[in-house]
Amino acid sequence: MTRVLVADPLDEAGVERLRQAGAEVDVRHDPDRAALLARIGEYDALVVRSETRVDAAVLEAGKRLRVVGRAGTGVDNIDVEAATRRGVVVVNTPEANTVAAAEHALALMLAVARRIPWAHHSLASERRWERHRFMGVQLAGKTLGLVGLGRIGTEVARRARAMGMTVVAHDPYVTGERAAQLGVELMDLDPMLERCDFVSIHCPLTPRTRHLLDASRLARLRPTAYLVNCARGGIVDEAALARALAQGRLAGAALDVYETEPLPADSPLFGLPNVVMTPHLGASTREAQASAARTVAEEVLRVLSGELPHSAVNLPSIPPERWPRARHHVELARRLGRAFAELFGPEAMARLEIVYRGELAHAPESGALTAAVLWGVLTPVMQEGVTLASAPVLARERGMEVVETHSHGALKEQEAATGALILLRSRPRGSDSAEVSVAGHVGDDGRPRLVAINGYRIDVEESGYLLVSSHQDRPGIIGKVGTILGQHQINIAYMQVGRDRPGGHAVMVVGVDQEVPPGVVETLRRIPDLWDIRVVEW
Ligand SMILES: NC(=O)C1=CN([C@@H]2O[C@H](COP(=O)(O)OP(=O)(O)OC[C@H]3O[C@@H](n4cnc5c(N)ncnc54)[C@H](O)[C@@H]3O)[C@@H](O)[C@H]2O)C=CC1
Ligand SMILES: O=C(O)C(=O)COP(=O)(O)O
Repeated sequence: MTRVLVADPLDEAGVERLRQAGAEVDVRHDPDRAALLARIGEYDALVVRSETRVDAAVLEAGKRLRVVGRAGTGVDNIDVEAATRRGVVVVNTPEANTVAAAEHALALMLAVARRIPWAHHSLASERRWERHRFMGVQLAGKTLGLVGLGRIGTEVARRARAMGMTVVAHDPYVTGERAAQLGVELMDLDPMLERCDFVSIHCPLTPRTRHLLDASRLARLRPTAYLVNCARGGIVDEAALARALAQGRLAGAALDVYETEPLPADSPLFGLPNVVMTPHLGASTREAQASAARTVAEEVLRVLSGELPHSAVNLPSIPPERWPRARHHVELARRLGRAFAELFGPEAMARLEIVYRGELAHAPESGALTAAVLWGVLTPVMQEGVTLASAPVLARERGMEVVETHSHGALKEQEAATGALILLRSRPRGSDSAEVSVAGHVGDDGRPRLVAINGYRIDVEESGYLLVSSHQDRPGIIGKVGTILGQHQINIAYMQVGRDRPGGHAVMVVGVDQEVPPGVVETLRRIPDLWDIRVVEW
């Protein structure tokens, strides 16, 4: 049975969904790392939020792990590179808490600008009526600078503009055109810091953004400016920020995230008069948590059942509008890769050409399809441990040369006539023999079909085991194959033959109802004029 460990608090909706799909789910929010390392080996999937650190050691101990699900956006607590190397797919739910985080950033901005936490404390806890003490500043008419104009930055920009703010942003990966559509002016970081009344951070924490706001950048902020950080603690140098605030070089800061979480008791941020702090609550709305939990459950289930997840961090991406059809193409690519390896063996893999045709000739998801081909190709070779995520890395490590061709033509006449969408071909190493190939197509019903082997036209759509032979086209061979299979109680479901000319070279595909034992394959191989026979799974 599939086992899932939920290591951080997850909305019940997600746990329910996993159980409903038949998974055994253990919910153990236990900060003890040793306990996690000791038990992770029993699980196929791990679900976390931002608290559990999924580093190389956890991934190494998770021998059965196939997927890590992050119920939320930031994956800085997961060693994605180590996961990829081990073939573990990492999925997240980047859209589930966008609005929650944007609303929290604005709540923080208003709280610090209108001094709400201090006024509340004075009145509610100290019973004072101090109207004169809590003079604030207005947001309308002020300039807000966003560091990062992605999903959350965009939602903050829309709301801030609705409140009458001028919004500028620094984001090296966003076009001026996109920013202009949002009514946002793009700027370099340093001049933006010098210009703004409010600065709000909305980029991910990566090695490149760590301490992006260091002491020298913080020094560029105006003494009347406010800094909001609802992204990640490490993006701001916290010690430098505490000094700037203590020395009055900044009007105030509002923070939801910290360099070390939970925030240590001796943090220099405690006790400062002009800081608003919340304990990483950006995603903590009922709506965002229910959505993140449900979405992560679906994603984890997709990976476990061999389907393509919609939001994988370490897989080539597929545009959302193409998902419905792309699933079938990914399955076709995987099956073709596996059939190719089973038919032609490792000699054919050194240099593999993948031809995308028809509706796939210019498909934006060819990266994912190539990964799926390699996943299939490596499965019979490596047995365990190869997944969609690890296949491209493993192929590179094995020295495979993979060439993608995007073309409407470039096929033999017979192959082109099959309407093949993906064709894999190679000239086996060390032989001067002919090129080998397999080609496939996806029917209107979404089922992958094997439509050609070595240029011979066939049409296999039923999943199961196939015996594929090449032999001389002469009477008696097909009959002998049928007799031998019958003697071993192996039922033939269907049979197809393709040939270049009468009496020439023929390819036969026999669909069988069960796996064919190696001994039976050996017996078949001894039939005169049968040159080769292989078992292929479709
Ligand atoms: N406080 C909380 O509870 C939450 C925090 N977050 C944090 O917010 C971050 C952003 O989330 P989304 O907007 O959904 O991500 P996103 O990926 O949609 O947007 C991030 C943007 O940052 C930009 N960026 C990258 N490097 C940059 C740099 N050096 N300078 C400026 N911009 C840069 C990217 O180009 C991208 O447009 C997450 O990575 C996460 O760490 C997310 C959700 C909740
Ligand atoms: O989604 C994110 O990046 C967040 O920071 C939210 O974190 P959480 O799921 O609340 O631990």
